[in-house]
Amino acid sequence: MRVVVPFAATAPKTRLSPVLSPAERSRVAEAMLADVLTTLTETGHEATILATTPVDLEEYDIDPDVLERVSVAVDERPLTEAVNARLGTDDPVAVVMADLALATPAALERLFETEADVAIAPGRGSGTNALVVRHPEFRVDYHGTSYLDHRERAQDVGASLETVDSFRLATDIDEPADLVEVLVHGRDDARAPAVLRECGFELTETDGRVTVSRRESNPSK
Ligand SMILES: Nc1nc2c(ncn2[C@@H]2O[C@H](COP(=O)(O)OP(=O)(O)OP(=O)(O)O)[C@@H](O)[C@H]2O)c(=O)[nH]1
Ligand SMILES: C[C@H](OP(=O)(O)O)C(=O)O
Repeated sequence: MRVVVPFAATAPKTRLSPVLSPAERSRVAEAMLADVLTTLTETGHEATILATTPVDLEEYDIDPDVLERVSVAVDERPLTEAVNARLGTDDPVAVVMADLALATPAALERLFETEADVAIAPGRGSGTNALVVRHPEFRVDYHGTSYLDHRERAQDVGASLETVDSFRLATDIDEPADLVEVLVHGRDDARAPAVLRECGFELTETDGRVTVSRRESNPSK
């Protein structure tokens, strides 16, 4: 199965700007991308990064064995148009977002092993964090309530639909509160938790609630 990983290479993760500088946001986004690519490789699939601008993967901290199984396609169009340009073939296509920092091979395999024409791993709040398209007429429409919109679109084109209920695939890293999930549930050998710790983030408990806090001095800022 072809796996496409959309990646906003320029000014990524703007919703993290309250807690991260532009350079740090790029570092975190690149670390999450590296983690997703490593995880995908562990499932035995090759991945194509669908990037907004050319990316030099040699500069990212990616294992050479993983790099061998990854290619880059540049498409400057907005997300929905860029992804739709990869659909419409008879071959199944999976689209896995680059900010799924908690993804594991088992979670992705569960999505890839579905048989429905369209299988969706929704995000919290009705995003579409990962999906598999096996129907030539199905097209995506990202942002907003894209999970609900994609269900409707599947019905419109007569495609069967399966929803994959997965905590690890439902957790995309968009907002400062999501950083808790990376520190708590990130895989031991993952890059993203390490980068956050290098930036000075740590788990804190306030009134019984777990959040992240940042140490005052952080040389990378
Ligand atoms: N190819 C491509 N990928 C995109 C684009 N916008 C977002 N992405 C990727 O799509 C996935 C989901 O992105 P979002 O969380 O909606 O957006 P983001 O740019 O990462 O973050 P925000 O700036 O905070 O919205 C991530 O893997 C992004 O890197 C785009 O215009 N083109
Ligand atoms: C791409 C978009 O991601 P979000 O903005 O919900 O993170 C979506 O899932 O439709």
